[in-house]
Amino acid sequence: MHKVLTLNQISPKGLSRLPISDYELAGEFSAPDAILLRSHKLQIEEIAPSVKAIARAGAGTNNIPLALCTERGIPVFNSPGANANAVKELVIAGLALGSRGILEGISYVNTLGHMTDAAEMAKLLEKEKKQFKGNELAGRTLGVVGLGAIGSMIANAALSLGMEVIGYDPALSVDAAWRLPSSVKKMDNLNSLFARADFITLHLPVFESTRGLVNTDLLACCKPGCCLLNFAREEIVDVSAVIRALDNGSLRKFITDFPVPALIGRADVVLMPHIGASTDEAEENCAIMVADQLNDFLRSGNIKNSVNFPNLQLDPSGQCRLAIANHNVPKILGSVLGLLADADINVVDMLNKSRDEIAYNLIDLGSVVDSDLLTKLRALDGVINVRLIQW
Ligand SMILES: NC(=O)c1ccc[n+]([C@@H]2O[C@H](COP(=O)([O-])OP(=O)(O)OC[C@H]3O[C@@H](n4cnc5c(N)ncnc54)[C@H](O)[C@@H]3O)[C@@H](O)[C@H]2O)c1
Ligand SMILES: O=C(O)[C@H](O)COP(=O)(O)O
Repeated sequence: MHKVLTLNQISPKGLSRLPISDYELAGEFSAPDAILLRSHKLQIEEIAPSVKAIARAGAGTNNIPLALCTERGIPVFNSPGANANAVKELVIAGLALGSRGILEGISYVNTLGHMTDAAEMAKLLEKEKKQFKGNELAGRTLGVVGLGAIGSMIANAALSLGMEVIGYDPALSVDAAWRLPSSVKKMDNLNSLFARADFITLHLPVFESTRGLVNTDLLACCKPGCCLLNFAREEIVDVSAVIRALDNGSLRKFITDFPVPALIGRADVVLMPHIGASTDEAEENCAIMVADQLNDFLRSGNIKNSVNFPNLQLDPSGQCRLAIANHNVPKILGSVLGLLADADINVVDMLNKSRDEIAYNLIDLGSVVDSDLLTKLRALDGVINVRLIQW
């Protein structure tokens, strides 16, 4: 029975992929096998020594102490692309809010609750609606920063709205490049993107290198009247710099899914409560994807969509499997195989892959491993953890 600690509201459709015959799910466990979460900011002390995997139902994993997980040989999974459509749709709504007097018009209409005569109200609205005139998106330039799952969907949607699309992504994957229409113009640097775009939308992860990326210097490059949208992460934008840019007119509007107190009450800011991925569909997609990945890992050691471990899949064979995480240095695999050979255990199949400082091995064996041998394997220099999976 695997114990899974759930630290956020996870879609029941995803949880149902972890059958009650094999899984216990709860919001509290002293020694869970895995943690399943969304945006909960996971503290180091919440990761018990028993934890073998952490699954994030969503895209961003900046709420998880990744370096520590890697050090402890814990793979962290996410659900790439599973909520991208939800974010795309909200960004399109954000573009409309940034170009038309929608919110201002709605607020105005809501001040007219004292009126009783419909004809009189209609006359007043026809007179006042000029205050809420906006501009069309067609013909405007959208700058997309980060052209991954979300950015590429937004680029496509914006093109179909008649916008020009320019993009910047210094780490674009081959798959992401294939998804991008050729009419998206690739910019060599952020400064040129900021200088050309009427709307700029951010869709990159927060890393040390992207923290505060949108700062005073970059905002100084903005085309006057530009509208900035941040549906990526709070930390990517220096909010004080944004407030100065709004005050001096280099930015016309800031639309964000990450409110902070200093932004509240401004007419030139639209704040949403981190609802980019809050649709039934996105929540289900994310939960199903990570639950399946977690189930596969706990049952067979296979890894798919990990952000810190190599991906690898091996069909089960033999009597049992060893799943071994070790430091990515020479001779460790040799020592493991040496111990198995000394114990006269035949390797039926195996797969070894590495990613940065981590190496991970699936080794299928012709006979069962006893606890003495497991202890010896775990004690090998450079081995981080060893899991025995019985078929
Ligand atoms: N508001 C929400 O609810 C919500 C929902 C989903 C994702 N997000 C955020 O959006 C981010 C992107 O999500 P995704 O699914 O598109 O991820 P993704 O991994 O598919 O795409 C991210 C892209 O950013 C690029 N990138 C990395 N560093 C960059 C840099 N310095 N400049 C420009 N591009 C850079 C990568 O190469 C990649 O193509 C997530 O990491 C998460 O923080 C927010
Ligand atoms: O990175 C993500 O996937 C989003 O920020 C969604 O976060 P949530 O699952 O807490 O809505």
